[in-house]
Amino acid sequence: MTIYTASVTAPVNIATLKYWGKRDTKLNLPTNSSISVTLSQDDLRTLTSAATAPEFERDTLWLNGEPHSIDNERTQNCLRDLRQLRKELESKDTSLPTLSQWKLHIVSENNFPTAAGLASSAAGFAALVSAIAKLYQLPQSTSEISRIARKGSGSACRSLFGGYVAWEMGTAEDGHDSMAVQIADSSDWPQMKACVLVVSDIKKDVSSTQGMQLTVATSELFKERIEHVVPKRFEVMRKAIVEKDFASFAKETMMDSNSFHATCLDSFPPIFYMNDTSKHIISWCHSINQFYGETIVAYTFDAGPNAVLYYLAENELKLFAFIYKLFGSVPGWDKKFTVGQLEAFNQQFESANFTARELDLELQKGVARVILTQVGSGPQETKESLVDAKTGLPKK
Ligand SMILES: Nc1ncnc2c1ncn2[C@@H]1O[C@H](COP(=O)(O)OP(=O)(O)OP(=O)(O)O)[C@@H](O)[C@H]1O
Ligand SMILES: C[C@@](O)(CCOP(=O)(O)OP(=O)(O)O)CC(=O)O
Repeated sequence: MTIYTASVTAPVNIATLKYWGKRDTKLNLPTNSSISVTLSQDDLRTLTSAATAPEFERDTLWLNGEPHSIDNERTQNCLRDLRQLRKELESKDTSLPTLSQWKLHIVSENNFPTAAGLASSAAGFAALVSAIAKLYQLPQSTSEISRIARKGSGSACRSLFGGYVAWEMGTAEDGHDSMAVQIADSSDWPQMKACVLVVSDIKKDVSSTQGMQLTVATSELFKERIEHVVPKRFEVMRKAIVEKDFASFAKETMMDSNSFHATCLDSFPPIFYMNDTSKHIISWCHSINQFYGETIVAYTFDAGPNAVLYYLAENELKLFAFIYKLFGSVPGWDKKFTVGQLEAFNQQFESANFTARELDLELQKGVARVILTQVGSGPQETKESLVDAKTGLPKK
C-alpha cells in the first residue's frame, strides 16, 4: 500500500483585539477585524499528521488517541475546499497522483488541555488544514490557506502565522477577502512574554459560537463596538505593535478585553465568561502597574475565566516576583531567576504599600495552573509523524 503523509505542528493564538460576532455563520465571516499574538509552540502546540492512500475507506480523525467525529459542517467545509484545490492541481498536471479522490486519515494531538478554554480549536484547525495543504502540495499562500482554516474555526485563521497577526474581516459576501495577514514576525518583537493563568479547565456553558451570535442579536453596546471602538483600536494596536510601544499595546489589549466582556454582559440573557478569580486578576494587574508607576503587564480574557498576561522580558523579574510570591515554584521559573533574586525582590515590595495584598489568597485559591510562554512561530512541517507508515493508522 502506497501511503502519502505530511505532519505539521501549529500554535495557539490569543486575541488582543477580539473577534466577537459573525456576519455570516456558514462561512464564519466576522463582524469586525481582530488581532492576536501567536504563542510559542515550545509550550502549547498541536501536532497533526495527515495521510492518504487509495485503500483508505473513509475520512477519519483521531484526536488525542481517540476517534473524533468529523461529520460536522465546519470540518467538511475545510476538507472540501482543500480537495478542490488539489483537484485543480491534478487537472493541470495529470502525472500527479489523484490524492483528491482518496480518503484521509488525520491523527492529531494537543500537548495542552483540549476544549478547556485554551484555544485548542484554533491550533487544531490550523494544524489540520496546514497538514493537508502540505500533503496536497498546495501552492496557495498562507493567507489563502487561512481562509480555509477560518471555516473550521474563525480564530484558527490567525494560527496560520507566527508573531503578531491580524484577521482582516473583509467585506465580500463570499469571504474571499476575509483572511489572516501577519503584522509582525515574532523576531520583530521577541521580547513579548505571556503567562497563562488557568483558572478553570471546565467546559464553558455558552460556546464562543453561540455566545457571539447572542451578542449580535441582543446587545445594544455591540453596534458601537463594531462600528466605532474596534476599527479605531485596530489601527492603534497595529501601530503599537509595529512601533513596539508596549504601553499602548497593553492599554488597548486590556480595554478590548473589557469591552468584549461588556458586550457579553450586555447580551440578553447576559453571558458571564469571567468569574471572581478573573476579576481578582484584573485588580491584581492594575495594582502591579500602579505599584511600579508604569504599565508592565496587560491581561486579556477570551470566552472563559482563564487569563493571559502579556509583558516584556525587561520587566520579567518585576512581574515574576508577584507570581512567585503567590504560586511559588512555577514550572520554568528557575530557568529565569534564582530564589535569591526573587526573595530579595519580595523583601523590597513587602515593605512597599502594595494595595492588592488581600487578593493574594483569592488568587492562590482560584488559579489552578500557571503556564509561562512567549510569542512564537507559525505552523511548522515536521518529520515527527503520528501515522504508521505501513498501515496508515495511528502509531501504537
Ligand atoms: N488537535 C485538534 N485537531 C482537530 N480538531 C481539534 C483539535 N483540538 C481541538 N479540536 C476541535 O476543537 C474543539 C474544541 O473547541 P472549543 O472551542 O470547544 O474549545 P477551545 O478552542 O479549546 O477553547 P476556547 O474556544 O474557549 O478557547 C474540539 O472538540 C475539536 O472539535
Ligand atoms: C473570544 C474569542 O476567543 C472568540 C473565538 O471564537 P472562535 O474562533 O472559537 O469561534 P468560531 O468561529 O465560532 O469557531 C476571541 C478571539 O479569539 O478573537
